[in-house]
Amino acid sequence: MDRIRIRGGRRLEGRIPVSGAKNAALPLIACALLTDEPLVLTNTPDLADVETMGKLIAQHGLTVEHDKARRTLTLAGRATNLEAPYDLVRKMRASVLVLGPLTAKYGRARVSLPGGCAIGTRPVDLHLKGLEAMGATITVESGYIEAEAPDGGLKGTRIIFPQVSVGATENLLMAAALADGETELVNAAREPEIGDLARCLMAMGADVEGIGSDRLRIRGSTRLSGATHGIIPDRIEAGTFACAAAITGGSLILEGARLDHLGAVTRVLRDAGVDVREHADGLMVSRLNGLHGTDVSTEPFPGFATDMQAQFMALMCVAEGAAMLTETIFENRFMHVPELNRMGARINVHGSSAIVRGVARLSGAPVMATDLRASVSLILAGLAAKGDTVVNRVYHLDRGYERIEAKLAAVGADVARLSG
Ligand SMILES: CC(=O)N[C@H]1[C@@H](OP(=O)(O)OP(=O)(O)OC[C@H]2O[C@@H](n3ccc(=O)[nH]c3=O)[C@H](O)[C@@H]2O)O[C@H](CO)[C@@H](O)[C@@H]1O
Ligand SMILES: C=C(OP(=O)(O)O)C(=O)O
Repeated sequence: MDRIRIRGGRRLEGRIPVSGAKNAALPLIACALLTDEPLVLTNTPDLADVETMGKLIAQHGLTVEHDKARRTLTLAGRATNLEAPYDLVRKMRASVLVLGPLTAKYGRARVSLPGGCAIGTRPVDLHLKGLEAMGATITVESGYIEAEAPDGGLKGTRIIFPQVSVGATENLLMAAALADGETELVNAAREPEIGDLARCLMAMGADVEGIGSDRLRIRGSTRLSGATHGIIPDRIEAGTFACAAAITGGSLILEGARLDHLGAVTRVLRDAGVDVREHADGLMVSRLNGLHGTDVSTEPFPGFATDMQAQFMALMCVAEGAAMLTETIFENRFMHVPELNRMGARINVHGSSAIVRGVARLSGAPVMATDLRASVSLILAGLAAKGDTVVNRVYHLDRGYERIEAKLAAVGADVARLSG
C-alpha cells in the first residue's frame, strides 16, 4: 500500500494549478442519467472517486470515456440496469446521487444504502423524504433503497429542508429537472458545487432559478438534452494549498482558484495572519509574519467548510496562542487529533470542540488517518515538522487530491510517494 513521506521545514513558493472539484464532478456524473444524449464534462479531475462514480454509471449501462490527457469525461447512452450495488456504494457515499436521476427518468431505482463512514453516521433521510414528497414510494429492505415514481412520473412540489444538506439538495434538484410541474427547494444548500450542477442542468435545457441562494425553483422538463460543461475549480484543494503556503511561511499562486468560492475560509485565514488576495491567474496566498490562534466553527456555505476543518487545525498547531475549532456538521470529524498530537501538537477535544494550543515546532512521525481531509492535515503538519513524517493509507488522499505529492514537490516540498 502506498505511503507519502514528507521531510519538513521547506518553505513553499511558486504556482500550483487547482484541479476540477471532486464534489462538483460526482453529482455532475450522476446528471448524465437524466439524458439519452452525451454529457461531456471538461476540467475533470483524475481522482479515485471520479473513477468509482464512472464505474457506477457504466454498470447502469452508459458508456463512460475518460480522456485523462484532455481532462474530459464523456458519458452517453441510456441506463439498462437501475440498481446501484453495495460494492460500489460502500466505496463512495456520493453514489446515492444516482437515486434522484434514475427515479425521475426511469420511474424506479434500487440503490444500496450508503451507511455511515469515518466522519459520522450520515443518514440519507432527507433525500428519501424529498422524493416521497414528489410522489415516489420508498421502501428500504435488505440494505437497499427501492424508489418507485407514481404513474406519470415524479411531481413537482415545495420541499422545506429542516437541515441544510448538500447531497439531498443535489439529488432533489436533479429529480426536479425531469418532474412534472414546479419544485421549490427551501433551505437548500448554497455550496458552489450546487450552482455548478444547476448550471449544467440549465445547459441541458432545465429551468432553474435562484442559483446561489437557499431557495431553488425548478420548472420540470419532459426531456433534457446533452451538454458540454466545465467543472469548477476545487475550493477545498485550493484551501488546502493555502494552508500549505501558510504553515511553511511560504507564498503560492493557486492557479484557477476563486475567492468567491472560499466563503468564510478567506476571512478566517486572514484573521490568522495569512495574506489571501486575488491574482490575475487565481489567488495568491502568503504568510508574511506569525500565525495567530483563531477560533472557527464549521457551517454550511458560505460559512467555514467542514472539509477545511482538519487542514486549519494543522495550521493552528503552530500558531501563537490558542484556537477553538467547533465542528457542527459531522459528529466524528476529529480523527486527526490523536495523530497530530503524536507529532507534538497540543490539542484537547471537548465534545464537538477542539482546543488547540500552538507549539513552536511539530516533529515528524509515522501517522495515518481514516478519512480524506484528516489525511491531508497530516501532510500539512509534516510540511512544518522537524524530520520525517510518513502518512499511511494514502488511498484516502487519492480519493480527493490529484497527484498531491507532485504538486507539492513542484513548489519546493521534500515529499515522495513510497510504493508498496
Ligand atoms: C460528495 C460531496 O459533495 N460531499 C460533501 C457533502 O457531503 P453530504 O452531501 O453527504 O453532506 P450533507 O450536506 O448532506 O450533510 C450535512 C449534515 O446533514 C446530515 N444529513 C444529511 C442528509 C440527510 O438525509 N440527513 C442528514 O441528517 C449529515 O449527517 C450531516 O450532519 O457535503 C458535506 C458538507 O459540506 C461535505 O463535508 C462533503 O465533502
Ligand atoms: C467528506 C468528504 O467527501 P464524501 O462526502 O465523499 O465522503 C470530503 O470531500 O471531505
